[in-house]
Amino acid sequence: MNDCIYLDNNATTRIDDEVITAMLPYLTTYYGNPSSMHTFGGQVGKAVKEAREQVASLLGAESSEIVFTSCGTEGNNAAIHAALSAQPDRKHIITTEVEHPAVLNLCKHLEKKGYTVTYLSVNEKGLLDLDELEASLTGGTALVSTMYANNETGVLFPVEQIGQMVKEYGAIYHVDAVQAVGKIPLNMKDSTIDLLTLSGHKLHAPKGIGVLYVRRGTRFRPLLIGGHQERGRRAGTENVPGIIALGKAAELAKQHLANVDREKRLRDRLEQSILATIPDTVVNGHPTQRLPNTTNIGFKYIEGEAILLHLNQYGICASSGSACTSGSLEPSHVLRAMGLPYSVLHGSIRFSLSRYTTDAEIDRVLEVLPGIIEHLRALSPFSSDEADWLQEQEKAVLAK
Ligand SMILES: Cc1ncc(COP(=O)(O)O)c(C=O)c1O
Ligand code: FES
Repeated sequence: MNDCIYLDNNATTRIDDEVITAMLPYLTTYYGNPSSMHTFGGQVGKAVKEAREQVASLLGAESSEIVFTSCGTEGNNAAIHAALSAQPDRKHIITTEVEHPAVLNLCKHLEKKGYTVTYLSVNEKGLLDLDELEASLTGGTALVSTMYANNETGVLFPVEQIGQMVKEYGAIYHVDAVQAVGKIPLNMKDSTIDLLTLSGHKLHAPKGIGVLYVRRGTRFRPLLIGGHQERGRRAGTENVPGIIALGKAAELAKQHLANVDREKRLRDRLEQSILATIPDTVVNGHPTQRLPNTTNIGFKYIEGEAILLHLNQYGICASSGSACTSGSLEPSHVLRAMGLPYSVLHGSIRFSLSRYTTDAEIDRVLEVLPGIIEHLRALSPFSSDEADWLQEQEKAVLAK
């Protein structure tokens, strides 16, 4: 299955060959501990320093602001923990209804521990209402945590505008940028963001490595307490091969940002052809305030899972919802928060492209997809009338 058409890059990405070449010696020859006094370890420490600079350069940050972690989930947990324990008198958190479970479920857990959490709503395009944010901020707000780009729809939040509002209340601003890094340019130098999370496996590095950016001067308490690694901000012997890999991946991502238009053109062609050739299809999320590689399309009156299984038979990988919640058969919390109708909620598919995606691959999807949808609609018990009826039923249940 190595020759599959991989359009699930928001779930994870292929490791770049150059990244593998860069990391391999650190799994074999250079196995020293970067903290060791001897030259053998010291040379590894030097490579880690270079990787830190590569990541800093992609973010427009200083290398001292880069803390290596094990993944995006750890980065989000560490950021939220850091912000809350540095301000024990503030017990209020603001986040959004469409965050990744790594933030949402942690916030739900914190509610049980005595914190108050505001979950900001989104409109049908997946956008926030900044007036709602303004009305929610108080002097007791410790932290605002929002994503940069949504993993399911690609919708971008106006992080700098949000950050400015957050600063007025003296709160800490954390951004989950796991889906944004490498896809859109970031510059932390002129930013209002205090803490920012990224994950290596979303930008062609391996799984098990991530970064938490910590703005210089930000109040911070580590989540993992132990040794002095990462300047005391994340204890534990470093995942050296992962760090070297992420450094290389960051360097390549920076180069790639100049060519991201190619990916966007392919995404737009896929999206527009689907809308033009398959009836009853809609794009979920804002049409332009969006990542260049992502499209989330609703195929009304059929099940997303059924479409995915059929695509899979042609070796085409896409997804519905996020990989973390698939298998639950619950419709996506993101699309639900957008208030999409029942018929769209259950029949939505995410295609996410990468720099490896080719024109021929998009052609192939466009060749097989109309037939799949026609076939499934012929089998579907939901005529549009019945789907509307179901939606009314669902509303009635929710209202109870
Ligand atoms: C927006 C977002 N945040 C966090 C994560 C979690 O990252 P990781 O898989 O590295 O823990 C993901 C990955 O799916 C994501 O899309
Ligand atoms: S039953 Fe398939 S998504 Fe709802």
